[in-house]
Amino acid sequence: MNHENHKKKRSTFNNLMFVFSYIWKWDKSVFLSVGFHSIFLAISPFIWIFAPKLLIDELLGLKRVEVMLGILASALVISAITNYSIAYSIGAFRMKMSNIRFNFIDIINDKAMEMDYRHTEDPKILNDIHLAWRTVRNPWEGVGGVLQKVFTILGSLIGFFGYVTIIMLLNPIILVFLIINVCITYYLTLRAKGYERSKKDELSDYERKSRYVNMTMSDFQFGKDIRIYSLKSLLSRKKRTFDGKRVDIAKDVQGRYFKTSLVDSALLLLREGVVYTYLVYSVIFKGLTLGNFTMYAASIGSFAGWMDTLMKDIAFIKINCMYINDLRNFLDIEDEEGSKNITAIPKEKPYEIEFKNVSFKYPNTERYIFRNLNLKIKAGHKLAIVGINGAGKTTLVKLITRLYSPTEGEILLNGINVKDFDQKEYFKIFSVVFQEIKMFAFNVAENIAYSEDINMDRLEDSIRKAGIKEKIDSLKNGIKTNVLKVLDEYGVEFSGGENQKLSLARALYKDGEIVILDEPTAALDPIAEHDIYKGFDDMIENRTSVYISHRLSSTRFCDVIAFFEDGEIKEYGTHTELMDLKEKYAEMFNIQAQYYKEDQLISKGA
Ligand SMILES: Nc1ncnc2c1ncn2[C@@H]1O[C@H](COP(=O)(O)OP(=O)(O)OP(=O)(O)O)[C@@H](O)[C@H]1O
Repeated sequence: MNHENHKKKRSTFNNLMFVFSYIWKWDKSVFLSVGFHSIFLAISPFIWIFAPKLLIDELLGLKRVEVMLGILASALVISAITNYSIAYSIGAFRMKMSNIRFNFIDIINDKAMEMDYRHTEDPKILNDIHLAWRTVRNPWEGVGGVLQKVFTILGSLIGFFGYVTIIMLLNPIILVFLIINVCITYYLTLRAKGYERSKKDELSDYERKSRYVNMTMSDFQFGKDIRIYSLKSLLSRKKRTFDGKRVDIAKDVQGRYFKTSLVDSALLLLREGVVYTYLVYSVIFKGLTLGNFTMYAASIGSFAGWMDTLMKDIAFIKINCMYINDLRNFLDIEDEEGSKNITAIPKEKPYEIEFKNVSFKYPNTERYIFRNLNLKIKAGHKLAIVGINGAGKTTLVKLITRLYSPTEGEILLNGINVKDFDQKEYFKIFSVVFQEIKMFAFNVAENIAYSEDINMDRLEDSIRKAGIKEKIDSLKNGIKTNVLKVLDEYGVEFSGGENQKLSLARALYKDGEIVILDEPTAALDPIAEHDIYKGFDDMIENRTSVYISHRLSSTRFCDVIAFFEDGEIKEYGTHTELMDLKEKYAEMFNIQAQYYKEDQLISKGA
């Protein structure tokens, strides 16, 4: 299913309701802050509209000092209380807002970690994640931005009725003129913001690329290559290109805003000109008092400015609700539909796995990696999968573990289609060592147990069986030693082989019913490899296991070997059977054996 075609566009109201419903669930007091803030925000501008009028009227009339002082003192006190309350409610709101943003971040992270694995390799979805992040990455945009504006708009709306009443008293035509003037500004702002948004996909693409290069530049893992292969200039060039594109887009967008603000200024000039001319005319010819002149001038100035801000705020909400729409589209990314009748994972062990007429191609690609593949891994059997690079060995693992689903055909576990199992339950039955080993910046124990609640006996046992006990014992803090230096300057960097042993320990600790090892010994020295094979039966007991290796000598202890080529099983049988066949497997085996013998001769100095 193409996610792009299923992206929904929702109304601003709908998106606002989405955000509000979450806030209501998480923290109802936010609404209280909004209400509190709105009232004081509505009151505040009127203090300095009425106070000057009253003062001028008194000055031009009875000139009572005590009354004037009273007016001034009241205005100052009310103003101070209002300003403090506004500042206080803004502060309280920001604190609450941080929590709300963190909650939304949790939702995005959960989705990113739980969605189908196939999405994580899809650049379009990666872009969607980036867009979703934009909705929550800072307090002034997306969810935070919308809330803050809604927060201020409510206060402004209450004030609206005050302004309208005052200006109506002066002249309703002036009111209509002001509203039309501001609406034009609003329309232009909306267009400029709309243009900015139309560029967001392009911008987000360059931002993602630039961020990737940026992170690569300072990523310790790439440090060796960057230095030895002089990657600095290539990376810098790439970064400059991506940033250049970002700047071009920003300039283009800014150009639009610049034009808008030019028209804006012209409209402002027109507005002020017309209004002041009318007010002066009213004083001269219609007997408008100076007190009222001041009040109307202040009201109109504030009203126009206020309406201008209000319109811009509404435009802001509209645009940022589109970002919220992006967030929702990301959350709506559909995972594969599970079976309607979820079946419990069978109790009978060990498990048998069967591929029935399985064809597979990766999403958004045309080439089939497998066509009508039939393969049975008998219960308790050790299957070795061998084949040249790109033959589809790792893809087979991804299919068995249900990280991907077959394009056609089915995969059965003890005769049941694996789609019928709950995905999370199904993942639990596997202990897998993947080809590319990832260590986390956690301590050793957490890196093996993947949990903070650790069974120490099982941990010790796994460490011993994986052959990494001596190394861990030699560390000052043992299993509590932090791995990697990203978060701890005294963190330990393990060698490739040690990492491989740690990931074996991980698989052993998980104690999955099906064990899959994708090139588990590629980085091991021959002694470690020998020890691991020797202890292999003990390690995996009678579990069904799949073993992928390029070292054909290491596949001999398996019950059966499948030789893959061009997405097909070309040869299948025991080591002896395949050697007797004298085909590709035997050829590859002999070539490797020959190198090995030559190696031995060289090392013996022959
Ligand atoms: N996520 C992906 N999207 C598209 N094609 C992919 C993806 N992953 C792998 N492929 C392609 O599928 C084919 C099989 O890859 P796979 O990793 O299964 O091979 P392999 O036999 O494990 O290779 P190796 O021995 O090098 O590990 C390759 O041609 C590869 O380019």
